[in-house]
Amino acid sequence: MEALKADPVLGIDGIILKEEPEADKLRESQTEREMVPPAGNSIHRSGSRPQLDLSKAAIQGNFEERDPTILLPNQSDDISHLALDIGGSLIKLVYFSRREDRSIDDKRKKTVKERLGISNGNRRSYPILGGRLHFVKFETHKINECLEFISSKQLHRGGLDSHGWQSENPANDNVVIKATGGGAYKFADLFKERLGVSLDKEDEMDCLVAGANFLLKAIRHEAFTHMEGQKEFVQIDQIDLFPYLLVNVGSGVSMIKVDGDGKFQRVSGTNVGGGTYWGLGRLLTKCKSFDELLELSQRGDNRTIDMLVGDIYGGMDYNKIGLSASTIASSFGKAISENKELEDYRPEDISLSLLRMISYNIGQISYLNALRFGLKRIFFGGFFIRGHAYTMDTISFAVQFWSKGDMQAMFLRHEGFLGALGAFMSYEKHGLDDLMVHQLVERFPMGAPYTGGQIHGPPLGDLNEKISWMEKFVLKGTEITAPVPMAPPGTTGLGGFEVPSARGGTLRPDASNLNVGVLHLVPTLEVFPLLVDLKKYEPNTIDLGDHSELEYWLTLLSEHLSDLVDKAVASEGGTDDAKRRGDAFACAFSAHLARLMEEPAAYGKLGLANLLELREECLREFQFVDAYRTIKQRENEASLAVLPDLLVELDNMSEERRLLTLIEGVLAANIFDWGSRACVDLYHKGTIIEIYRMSRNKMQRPWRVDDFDLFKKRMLGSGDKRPQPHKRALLFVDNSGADIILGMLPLARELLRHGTEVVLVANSLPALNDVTAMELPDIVAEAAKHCDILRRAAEAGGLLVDVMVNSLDGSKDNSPSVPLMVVENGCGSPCIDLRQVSSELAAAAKDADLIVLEGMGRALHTNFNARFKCEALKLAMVKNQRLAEKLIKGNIYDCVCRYEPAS
Ligand SMILES: Nc1ncnc2c1ncn2[C@@H]1O[C@H](COP(=O)(O)OP(=O)(O)O)[C@@H](O)[C@H]1O
Ligand SMILES: CC(C)(COP(=O)(O)O)[C@@H](O)C(=O)NCCC(=O)O
Ligand SMILES: [Mn+2]
Repeated sequence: MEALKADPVLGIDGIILKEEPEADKLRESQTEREMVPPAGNSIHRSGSRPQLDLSKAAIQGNFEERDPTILLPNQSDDISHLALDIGGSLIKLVYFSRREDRSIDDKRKKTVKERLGISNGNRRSYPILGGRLHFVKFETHKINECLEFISSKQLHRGGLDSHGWQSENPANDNVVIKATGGGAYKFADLFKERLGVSLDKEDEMDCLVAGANFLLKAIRHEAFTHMEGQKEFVQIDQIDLFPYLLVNVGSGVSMIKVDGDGKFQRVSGTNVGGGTYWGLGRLLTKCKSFDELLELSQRGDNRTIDMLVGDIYGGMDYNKIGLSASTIASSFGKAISENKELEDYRPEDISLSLLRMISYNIGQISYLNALRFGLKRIFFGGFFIRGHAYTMDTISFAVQFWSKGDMQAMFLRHEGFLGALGAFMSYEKHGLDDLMVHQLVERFPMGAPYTGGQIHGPPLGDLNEKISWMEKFVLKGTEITAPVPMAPPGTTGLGGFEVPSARGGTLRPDASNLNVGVLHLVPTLEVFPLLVDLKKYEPNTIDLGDHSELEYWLTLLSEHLSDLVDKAVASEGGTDDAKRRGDAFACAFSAHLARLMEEPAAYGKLGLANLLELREECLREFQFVDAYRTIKQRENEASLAVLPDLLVELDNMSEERRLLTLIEGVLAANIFDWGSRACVDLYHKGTIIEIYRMSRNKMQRPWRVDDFDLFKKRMLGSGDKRPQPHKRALLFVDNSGADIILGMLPLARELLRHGTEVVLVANSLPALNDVTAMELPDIVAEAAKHCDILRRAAEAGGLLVDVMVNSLDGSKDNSPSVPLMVVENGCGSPCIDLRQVSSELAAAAKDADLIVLEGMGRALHTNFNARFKCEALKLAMVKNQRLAEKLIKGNIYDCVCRYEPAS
């Protein structure tokens, strides 16, 4: 790229990327046109109860609308709604919290909506569904804890009235709460007395089925198999869901044949269930808790107490009927022939023997019932399962053994919450059952690795309390602050009847809750309509199921952490508050990493995109709004300063040469990536100019993946024939600074010049140094000051509504331009899962015939293998050696230019 070698673009010499702790200064210099909203760096310390603040309430939008949205600008607390399942052993709570949408006045949005023809007409405005579903449980005999929890969170204040959700209303003493399970009858008076609420009883079976159907339809990877220590998530095809057998293993066991929504029959059950294991186990072992009993089983040897085939047959197999010597012939049978008392048996052995007895029995009866009705699939729920590997393996083995492999046992991540969820669904008009998979996002909050997302006692009302919790955890030294070495994947030897399989390590306290996060309901999310085959779409390129791969990425993220904390703290002015939050963030994120190192599938199917998003979510949880804000700003300024010279150079080139230079420019500028360890090391060693030079030098073609000639042919044609320009291009942009300003904007400009409408697709929320949709209009406005093409297109796209720009080239050309627009993608991550994008992006995609995915996160980690209905250009510099070797058999700083015609 000679033109750029000794030219004004390189005049950026001297701008050093090494950061100095001058965040305060920079913050002060932020102008009114600040590109990011101010950080919430003051910690709200009020311990007050949630209150509905109606002051300054205003109707948003059209007053004539039947159900206009009412904005409550001063309402910050959650409004919650609750449903209960009060069982013989445990009380399960599902509650919904809704934060009022404090939408920001985004001038870009209105025009884009008009342009793209997005109206609110097709979106229901009532009831407003956006919010979060939380899952919590308590032991039934500790019902007081449960009542306190409800009361401290004021969950009983939000019920349902005849018009749908009723807002929190302390004066309303006639709140009705949906409840199922026997306790809904037994404890009705207690709830009335203590909380002043009436329990509206829902049928238990109805609820179990409604809960299971909802989960299986709406949650991706809700179901999984568990065989010989291996968990495998199963994507159930909705049209192929029914019929199935639902086995709910609570205190007792219910077996329900499910044929459809609300169509079911309880076909069997057994009184030998979770209550039997816990009750009998407690008597026999003197254990104080269920978990203690389960943990004992992990160190047990049931041969000391169970009568095996070999015990009867003098150590021989009973081959004729296919039973080996180690098969259990009679659970606890050995106890009859030995002259021993209870004290003579190890509690560990008793617990294991009991667990195997009950699990096999349930597996076998389930199989028989599935056989009765010709059902192939059996889903097991209920808290007896407790996400416990050995219990699941045992049940799975029984089903497989008796059915000779014909049937499969499956388990549910929300195992014990089916009834409570069903009760919640029985509220009318909340619209939960209309929700689709892509409208649900599961997140694991800070407490998840420590307490299973469950913190009893006073709720964590504000950030300060959250931080205090983190500090307490650290003080107690209960958790690891860096990932621990990983145990090899569970192996189970022979499995099944002969040798107990996956026993697991130490049981984490209440691990059953660890696997359930908070479900965010986001009705505005949609599937990206240009995906060829949604069923085959897998956003993640790298399979983290591979043990060494997972270890590599978890370790890398852990090593990045201290650097990130420094940035985050500096971005908030380096105050003591910020430092405290930074430490808490580091603890929380490390704990997540450690947890995932121990149990990779703890949070569902794990991909690299999830890990990178988890980091951003964790930052946001501790109110780090934009950790890279100062860096982004500095790089934007530096890049904008050299843009005019770059544009002049580009304009002096032939069309063919320019196209190549533009693509090279995108690839080279993608090096400015603060998420890559190698790049950050680089920035500490040099200036932009040196890095640019190095990057440019690497640009020699052929690139490691190089479809440029194909793309050029599509753009410019061959011979005299000029191809039809693209109608609309979606440019998924990546980083701030050079990446967007010297890379993607000039490419956008070229497309505009060809007569192609351009939509810049950017993050909704900050992630690393990625540019956000909110920041783009200002960047484009700055760039437009130097370029007529951009100016006219940005005006046409509604991006320059209040910016006056004089015609730069003096041309009187006022002919209408194709528009340049900006849409948000719906994410706050360096990667993008195209199954869940903003409705704005989905609308913009409808007329697009070219998409350009830029950067490692969006074009390599995710979507590298994605197939699109339109043409796709995937551009990225690989800034990680391992990925380069694995993905493109190349080296760090190699480039990818993959062009794919419409599939
Ligand atoms: N922390 C716990 N305390 C008591 N029992 C537990 C716990 N975790 C799991 N269990 C098991 O779960 C069973 C209860 O399961 P659940 O689905 O809640 O049924 P129920 O509605 O009958 O209470 C208990 O009998 C016990 O076997
Ligand atoms: C987070 C990123 C995907 C961002 O890359 P980008 O999309 O900005 O090109 C990338 O920096 C990354 O994979 N980083 C982790 C690997 C490493 O430090 O090498
Ligand atoms: Mn990026």
